[in-house]
Amino acid sequence: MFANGKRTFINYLQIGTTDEKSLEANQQLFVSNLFSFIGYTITFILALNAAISGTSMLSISLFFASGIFFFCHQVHRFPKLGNTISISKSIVFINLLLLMLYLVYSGGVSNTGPLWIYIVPPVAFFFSGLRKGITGIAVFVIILTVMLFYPHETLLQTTYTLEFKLRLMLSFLTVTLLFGFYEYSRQQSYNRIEDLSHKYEQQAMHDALTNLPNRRGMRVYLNHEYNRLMRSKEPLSLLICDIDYFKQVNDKYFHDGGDFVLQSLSKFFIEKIRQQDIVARWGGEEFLFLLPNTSLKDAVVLAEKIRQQVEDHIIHYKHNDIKITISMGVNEVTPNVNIEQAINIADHSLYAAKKEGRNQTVSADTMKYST
Ligand SMILES: Nc1nc2c(ncn2[C@@H]2O[C@H](COP(=O)(O)OP(=O)(O)OP(=O)(O)O)[C@@H](O)[C@H]2O)c(=O)[nH]1
Repeated sequence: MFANGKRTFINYLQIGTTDEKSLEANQQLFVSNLFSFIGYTITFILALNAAISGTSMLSISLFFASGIFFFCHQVHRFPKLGNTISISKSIVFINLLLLMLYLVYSGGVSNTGPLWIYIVPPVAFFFSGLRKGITGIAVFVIILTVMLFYPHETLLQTTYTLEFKLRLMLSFLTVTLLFGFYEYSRQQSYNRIEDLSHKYEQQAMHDALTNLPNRRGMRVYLNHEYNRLMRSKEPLSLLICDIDYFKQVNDKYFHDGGDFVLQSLSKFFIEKIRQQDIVARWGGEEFLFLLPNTSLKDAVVLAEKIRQQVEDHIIHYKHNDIKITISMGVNEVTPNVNIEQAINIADHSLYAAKKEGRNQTVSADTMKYST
C-alpha cells in the first residue's frame, strides 16, 4: 500500500519525462515538477491560513500563485506547446519572484513574509545556472532595495525597522554568495566530469598505438555510412588491408620495430585517403578503409594505388630501411547485404589475395587486378 502510494507519487512527479529525452533533461523535469508541487502545496496552505486570518488580499495572491505553480506542473502534459521544461522553469521563477516581492510589500502574516525570500537563490541557480541566476537575483535585489528603502516606505504596505531591513538584505546577500559559490563548484565539477567522459569515450573509440579509430570507433562510422547509403543510394566501398609477413618484421626488428611500422603505415594511409574516407585499425596488422561515394571500380583503383605506393615506400627505423608489402580485399556495400556481410565478403577477397601470393588486390567480383 505504502509502496503503491510512493510509486503513484513518483509517477506524478515524472509527468513529461520520456525515453527519448536525455537523462539530464528528465532529471531537470523531475526536479522542476517537484518544485512546482512543493510550490503549489505550500502556497495553497498559506493561502488557506491567510484566508482564515482574514487577510483576503494576501490569500487571493497566494491562491493565484498556487494556481500558477500547478499550471507549471501540468504544462508537461501538453508537449505540443514546445519546450515545456523551459516554459515551466521561466514561469515558476517569475511567479516565485513576484510572490516574494508581494510578501515583502505586504509583510505577509504577522510581518513574517520576508522570511521566504531565501528560497530565491537556490531556485535561481538551479533553474538558470550561475550567470542567468545571478542576473535574476540582481534584478530581484534592486527591486527589493528600492521597495525597502524608498523614502517614507511609500512602496510598502507595512513597516519594517531599519535594523530588520539592513539585516534582511545582508543575510540574503550572504545566502546568495554561498549558493553562488556552491553552484560555481558544482558547475566546475560537472565540466570536469564531462571533459573526462569525452576523453575516455575518445580513448575507447581509438587505437592507442596508431591513434586511428579502432573496431568500436569504426562501427559508428560504418553504421552512419550504411544508413546514408540506404537513404541516398550513393556507392559505398570497403577496403580491407593486411600487412604481408608482418611476423617477420617483428622477428627481425622486435616488437618495438613492428609497432613503429604500424604507426608509420597508419600515417601513410591517412595522407593517401580523401577527407571523407576513414581508415581504422581493424585488427593486429589489419586495416579497414571506408570509402563513401566510391564505386567498386574506383575503390579497386585506390587500393592498387595505395598498394603500389606502400611497396615503393621505405620506412626508416633506427638506421634500418624497412620495406613491406600489403594485400587488399575490396568490396562495394549494397543495400541488399548488411554491413557485417559486406565486411566478410571484403575479408574473403583479402584471403584470396593472400592465397594468390600476397602484395596484390582482389575485388569482391573475384577479378584479380594486379600481381
Ligand atoms: N609489433 C606488433 N605486432 C603485432 C601487433 N598486433 C599483431 N602483431 C603481430 O602481427 C603478426 C601477424 O602474424 P600472422 O598472422 O602470422 O601474419 P603475417 O606474418 O603478417 O603473415 P600473412 O598475414 O599471412 O602475410 C603476429 O606476429 C602478431 O604478433 C602489434 O600491435 N604490434
